[in-house]
Amino acid sequence: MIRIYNTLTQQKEEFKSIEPGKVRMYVCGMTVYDYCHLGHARVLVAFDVITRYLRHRGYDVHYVRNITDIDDKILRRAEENGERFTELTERMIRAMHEDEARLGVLSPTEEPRATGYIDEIVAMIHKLVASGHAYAADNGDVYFAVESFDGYGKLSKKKLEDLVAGARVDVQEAKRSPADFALWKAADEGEVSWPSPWGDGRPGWHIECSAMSTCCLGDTFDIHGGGPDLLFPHHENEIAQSECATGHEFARAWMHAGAIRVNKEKMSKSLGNFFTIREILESYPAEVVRYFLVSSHYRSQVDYSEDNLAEAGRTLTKLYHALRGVVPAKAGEVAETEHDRRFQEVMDDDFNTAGAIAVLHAVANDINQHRRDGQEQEAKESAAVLVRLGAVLGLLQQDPEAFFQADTGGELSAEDIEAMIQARTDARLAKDFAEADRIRDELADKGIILDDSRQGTTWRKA
Ligand SMILES: Nc1ncnc2c1ncn2[C@@H]1O[C@H](COP(=O)(O)OP(=O)(O)OP(=O)(O)O)[C@@H](O)[C@H]1O
Ligand SMILES: [Zn+2]
Repeated sequence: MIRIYNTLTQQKEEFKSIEPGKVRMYVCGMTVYDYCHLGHARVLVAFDVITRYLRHRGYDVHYVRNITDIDDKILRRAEENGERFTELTERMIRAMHEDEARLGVLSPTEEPRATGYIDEIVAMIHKLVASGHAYAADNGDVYFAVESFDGYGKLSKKKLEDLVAGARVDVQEAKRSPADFALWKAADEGEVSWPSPWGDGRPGWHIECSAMSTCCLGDTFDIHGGGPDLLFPHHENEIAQSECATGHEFARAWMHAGAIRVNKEKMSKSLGNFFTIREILESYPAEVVRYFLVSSHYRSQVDYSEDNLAEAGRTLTKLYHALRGVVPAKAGEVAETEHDRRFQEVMDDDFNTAGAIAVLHAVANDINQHRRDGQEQEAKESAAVLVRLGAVLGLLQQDPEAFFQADTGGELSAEDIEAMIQARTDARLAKDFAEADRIRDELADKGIILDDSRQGTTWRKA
């Protein structure tokens, strides 16, 4: 039985999919005007692991993650760059897909883009206006009337009175109540826009997600997820729009990932304290970054620091060390173990990946013990368990040698290193031990460590 912490009820609940064996999940994706940073990677990787685990538990998962490809920030940035907004968004979408692929994030089942759903968005707004939940202002904006929905605040536990009292009234806006929010924004002359019954304009951000999720997954679906700061107002507004438009419950379970922080502050573009995924991947192997993200529970806050990433590198290295030089037994030949059961137990408990990583280390310890005891077959079987559990987290799927030799960013290529090792082997055969040691030291100076064994010499980064 899988239990999921539901932000809506503020407790862990037994997960029962609406349709047996099927999970329909929607996650709010990126607004594509810049490169993704590590905070974005957190959300991408968290829901990737959740999808992988649900599939591992036999569910057919329909995972939808949208792309917000029209928005004021996008238009402003495109204008600054002197390019069409679609050029900017296409480039950023490509970059995001590259980053994701490097981090081992599987593609969602569907990736709808807001600009591809304008008709559906307009239709939903039309329904809301017709049923009195929204109104068109004289300036061509359309607003959602927050007071028309009794359930407003149920996700964020905010009280409507407080929101109304607290909201600042902007004289520019034609809202009836300060807590109302825009569904459609009238465009000025010459701005990017689409036609609508209320005049040319653009959709608001919240309605995009309501329209796309409902179109792809139906009125009611199993899981709605997103980053930490989307709970309010974005998700609260999505619930209001969707439940008023369809008359049905929107999402059953709401899941929110925790923030990546830098010096105790949320990593964000506006604070300027962010590191893009591609920047980080210049210094760290992608699997180390993924391991860093997966080794904390998805709801916890994670502090980004060089030390913490280096530590992730060291602990992942331990797992690969256990696998090194062992050919795993064929998966089908290895029965379920106590480790498999423990892994499932912790992952069933709200996707506790920190606990799951601890299980991987326990399996690695077994491999090491079997090797010390000369139990080759047992070592191979444990290695198979480690690789198959790793796969569920999207880890440990590389050949260990490839992991140890991952691009160092240093001056030596793998070919150079292999050539130097060959020269050292030749020197040793010729009993020129001084030369052999010199080559070894030269490699060590460049951060390459050699390991000699009966099978020959292998190398790894220091
Ligand atoms: N530091 C972070 N940790 C975890 N998730 C994050 C972090 N920053 C952003 N996200 C998530 O990434 C998605 C996109 O966020 P957004 O584009 O607003 O990024 P941002 O850097 O916070 O930008 P801004 O500072 O302009 O708000 C959202 O789901 C958001 O919750
Ligand atoms: Zn959304």
